[in-house]
Amino acid sequence: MTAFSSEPIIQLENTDIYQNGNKLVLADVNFVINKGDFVFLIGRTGSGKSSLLKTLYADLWLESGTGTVVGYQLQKLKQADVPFLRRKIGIVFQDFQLFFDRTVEENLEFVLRATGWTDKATIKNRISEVLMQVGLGTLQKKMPHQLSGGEQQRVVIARAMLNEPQILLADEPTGNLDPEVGEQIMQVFQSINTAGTAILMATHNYDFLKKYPARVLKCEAGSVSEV
Ligand SMILES: Nc1ncnc2c1ncn2[C@@H]1O[C@H](COP(=O)(O)OP(=O)(O)OP(=O)(O)O)[C@@H](O)[C@H]1O
Repeated sequence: MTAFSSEPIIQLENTDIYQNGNKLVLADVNFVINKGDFVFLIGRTGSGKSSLLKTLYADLWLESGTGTVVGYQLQKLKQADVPFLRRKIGIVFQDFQLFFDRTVEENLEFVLRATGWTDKATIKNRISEVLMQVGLGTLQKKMPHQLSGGEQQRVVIARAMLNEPQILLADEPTGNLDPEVGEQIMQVFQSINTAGTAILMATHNYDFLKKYPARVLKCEAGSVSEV
């Protein structure tokens, strides 16, 4: 193992997480996620899972303590840094929907162009690669409404992988899917993780915890602990 492989991708120390700048949701949060880790984030509704994830991608500002995410120090972060931080993490969230008036390919191309890609052939290749990675090799020309819920979620995962993130943050990525389809999505995350990308996944699905043993962080009573 090289020294680099144990380099933290996420490190929170004595971090307090607030909503609206004044509602303390989680106090004194401390954990590290290293390259290639798979970590489940569990806890009841309202326990702070989404608030924690939002802090990591700078949708909520870090107000106290220190946090490092893909090399950025959250306590020193400026608004102008946010897009660059987000380029290095992949986000799979309910509120990051696909554009329904664009094909799968156009949805993915939009993100690549917005993040500085210009060469048509390189863009085409990268889109093919990420769609293969999520098991959707042939759906480039489809509109999102022509896809099943599970297929749409795969496109969202493919989109999150476009810029080769060091970590994927996923908030209930199987929440709206049938159990069988949710299981397939879980397997997509597993294969992405095996290929080297760390995953932090909030879930209510305790079957996954049994079936896919991994680290578990639990939000409970205003704090986060490793289970
Ligand atoms: N925009 C907001 N403004 C104020 N308070 C909020 C806001 N969003 C969430 N909260 C509050 O922060 C706390 C944590 O909510 P959060 O959404 O992080 O929990 P969660 O564990 O992700 O829940 P769920 O499993 O339902 O998604 C709750 O008390 C919630 O009411």
